[in-house]
Amino acid sequence: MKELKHINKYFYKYRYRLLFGILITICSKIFALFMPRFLGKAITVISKAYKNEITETVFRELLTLYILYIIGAAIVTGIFTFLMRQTIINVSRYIEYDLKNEVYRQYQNLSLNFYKSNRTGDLMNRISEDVTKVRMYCGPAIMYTINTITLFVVALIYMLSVAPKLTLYTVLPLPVLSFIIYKLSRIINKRSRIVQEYLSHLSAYTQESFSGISVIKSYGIEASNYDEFNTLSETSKQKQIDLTKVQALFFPSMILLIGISNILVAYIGGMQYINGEIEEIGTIAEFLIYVNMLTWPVATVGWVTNLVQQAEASQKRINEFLKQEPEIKNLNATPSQIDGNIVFDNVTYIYPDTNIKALDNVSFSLKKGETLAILGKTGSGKSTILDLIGRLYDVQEGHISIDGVKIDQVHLKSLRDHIGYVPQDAFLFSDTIENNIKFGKEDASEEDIITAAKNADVHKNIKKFSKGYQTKLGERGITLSGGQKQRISIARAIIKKPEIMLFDDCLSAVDTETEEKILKSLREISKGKTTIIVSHRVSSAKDADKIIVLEDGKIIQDGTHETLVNTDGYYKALYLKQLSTKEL
Ligand SMILES: Nc1ncnc2c1ncn2[C@@H]1O[C@H](COP(=O)(O)OP(=O)(O)OP(=O)(O)O)[C@@H](O)[C@H]1O
Repeated sequence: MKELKHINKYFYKYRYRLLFGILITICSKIFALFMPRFLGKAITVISKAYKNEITETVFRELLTLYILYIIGAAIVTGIFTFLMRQTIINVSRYIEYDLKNEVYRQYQNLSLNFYKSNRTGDLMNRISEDVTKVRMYCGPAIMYTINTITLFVVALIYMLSVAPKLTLYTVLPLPVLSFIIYKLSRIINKRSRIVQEYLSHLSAYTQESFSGISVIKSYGIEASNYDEFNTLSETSKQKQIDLTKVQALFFPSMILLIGISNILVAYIGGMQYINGEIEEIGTIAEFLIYVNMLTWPVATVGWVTNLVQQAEASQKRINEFLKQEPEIKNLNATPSQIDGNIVFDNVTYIYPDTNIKALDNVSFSLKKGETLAILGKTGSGKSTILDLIGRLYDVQEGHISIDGVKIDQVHLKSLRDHIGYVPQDAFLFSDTIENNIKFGKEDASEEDIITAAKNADVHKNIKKFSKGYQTKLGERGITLSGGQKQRISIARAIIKKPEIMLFDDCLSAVDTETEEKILKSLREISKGKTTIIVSHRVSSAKDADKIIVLEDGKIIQDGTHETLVNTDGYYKALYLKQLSTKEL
């Protein structure tokens, strides 16, 4: 229960509802016990009337009275049961909601490296399945525990006072039942987990097949793809059947043990009535109902124990994430003014998960309004420079400063608010084009959106869609071409009018003519703004104030277009190669 202590703050938050729920549960169980009592009395009255011990008028009066009591008790119990679920189960839903929000908030705070070292499926599981298991502890487990305790205490006291010996025989099989249910639910849970794992394999496989359907079709591997699906599906079916087998044992075991209890009550109760140990015949009927009433709560002891164990394990997994400190911390509480002067001073960066030295003693400086182009072979560290400016990672050696202040001392939100970043892999959300562009600036006007789209040279394309800016993009913007996605991603970054603009090879999917147009508008927009363009093309770099060329994380060349085309090296070679391609 150590891990579940985390939930106590939520129990405290909803303490009044919870206490009310507990009170209601106790009341509902007390009223539920009236029914068998009056039923027993009704049967005794019938027996007395049969033996002519009471007159017919008294018999009718008493029977009507007991029937009315039974109906009344049933109605009141029904109302209390409804209220009990409305309070306790609702509290568990509130806690589930709060806990999901807490986990999601933590996910948002954790840095990129955290996402690199945890699988998406695992992250999703903790916020959905694990939270659901904890909810079962907060709601059903608590409700059934109170239920069982109340019912047992109230029923047992009464039963012992009426027929102590019969009570002992009646409850004798119940602990056995509880043990069997505990064992069965353990096996059920284990098998359910396996079924769940196979189902996630199956859905991950299906999802990937759908996403890569064009590759599957173009390679003509539909049949083998189907075979693989079939094998997975077959195993999943087998696991499901294994589960159903144990589940099928659940109710028969309960019915068997209830049956044994019923036989004991009928036999021992009957003997005691004949011996005169029990005064009223109705007591036997009453006890038969108690046995049935107590069976389910007793069965739940095993079930609830399992629920608590599972919730504990789930909360442990959740706590592992909640306890993680975000690597990137905001060390300055006051918002900073960002102008856009950037200095890299002997920066070295090694990715902790792969130990790859992505940057090795990189130094450069950029004044507000200047443009830097970064070129270099793939994997040379270009994107890492941009990630470090956005403080997605913190530098390990050397330092970066923004406007003369060390980057980790700059107010984090101010820094990111003033950066317009266009990633290499243009990610668009499943939303309208308008909302995808507005993502960078929630309060953008229609005019702002259109201007940004025009500057990114995508306005004309959007106008061609029948719904224009209201066109919904499918999963990852599937209805758009690679170049269109890149340009919408550019519009999203420039709409913010940020002080620092970072373009990570974001024109790779557009033709050189469009590239030229976009670069022209970017030159206009980026006047007075610090801009870094990562590219594999000389055409994107040639107008920059400064150019650096990276190789294995080191700067191997720097200068301007004019100086670099006149110096033998990577830049000149690339320039000549791209020039000849263009001429061809
Ligand atoms: N998140 C990461 N975790 C571990 N290693 C990484 C990570 N990102 C990049 N790397 C490694 O760091 C090196 C530099 O990567 P980076 O993405 O900065 O190169 P790049 O020059 O931008 O490449 P490209 O032109 O292909 O985009 C590469 O060797 C890459 O494998």
